[in-house]
Amino acid sequence: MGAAIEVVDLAKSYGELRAVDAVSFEVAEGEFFGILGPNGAGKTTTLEMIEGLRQPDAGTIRLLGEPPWPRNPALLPRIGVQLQSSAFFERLTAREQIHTLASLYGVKAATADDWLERVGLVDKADTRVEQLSGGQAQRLSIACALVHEPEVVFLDEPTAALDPQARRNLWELLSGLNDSGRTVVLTTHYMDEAEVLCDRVAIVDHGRILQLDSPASLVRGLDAATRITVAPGQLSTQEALAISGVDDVTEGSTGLVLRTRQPAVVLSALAEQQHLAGVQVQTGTLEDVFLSLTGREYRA
Ligand SMILES: Nc1ncnc2c1ncn2[C@@H]1O[C@H](COP(=O)(O)OP(=O)(O)OP(=O)(O)O)[C@@H](O)[C@H]1O
Repeated sequence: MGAAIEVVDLAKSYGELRAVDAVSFEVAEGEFFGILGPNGAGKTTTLEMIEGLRQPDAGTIRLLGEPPWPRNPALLPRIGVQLQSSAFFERLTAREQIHTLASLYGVKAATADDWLERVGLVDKADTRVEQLSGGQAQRLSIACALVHEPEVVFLDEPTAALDPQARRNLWELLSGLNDSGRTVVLTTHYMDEAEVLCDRVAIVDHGRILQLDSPASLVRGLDAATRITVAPGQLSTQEALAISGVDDVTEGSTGLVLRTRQPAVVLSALAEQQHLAGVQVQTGTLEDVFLSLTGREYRA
């Protein structure tokens, strides 16, 4: 498969601030690609340059084989950009909003209605966009970005400001977006979101890519310890430390936390000692990767 997006040595400064600094990566056709980083890492600036909305200071970008800047009208029908909900046309209903976009792209009204259904907004079709909840507005904005069946879709923090349940509901919708071979590029603050949705993730901080790989490889490459939590009252700290393979032991809120790089060995010892009931096993996460790359805790 070819590359849907190729970015080489991309740079953008705002005055003295290097918002994006020597960034290079490729996104394959059909890939679900994540750009993950804390506030101000340069995610939006990178995305806007790829979309052709912002001029880079330096570097080259190819989007579906073409340069997106200067503004490239040939690319517009082939890409979908999720609008922030504040960019909706005012005082339209959800249905009017998506029908308006559909007609701009020459898409049939019935297709627009299908999209309302796919994002679960049929019963809100007659609600004005201002009166949608945060999650409903996000789903409408995603449907609007997809109504013309673009080959590449860009989502800038699609679950920002949603409560955990609404985020999870939206993940279900997002996870099927590239089933038909569509390329998806998403920026996010959330480690768990990148982990669940993305084939590969670029971890960015201060305008630079720190690491780029699949979530599983990032975690594996880190050699992070596995945390095994044993229910309270089962084991003393001394007994836990005596188990072969245990690196250290701390008291957590839900029990004794055993850190190990040999989880199988420790788990079989716990099984032998009849301490397996209620045990929780937690492997490394992207949070651990960020911590090891930057030396600081991840804070969105
Ligand atoms: N138009 C602008 N003028 C000046 N500085 C800007 C401008 N846009 C962004 N910046 C600065 O550039 C840096 C990168 O911003 P950017 O919005 O790309 O980051 P981000 O990773 O998307 O952050 P967030 O998650 O908060 O949206 C930030 O320090 C930001 O304050």
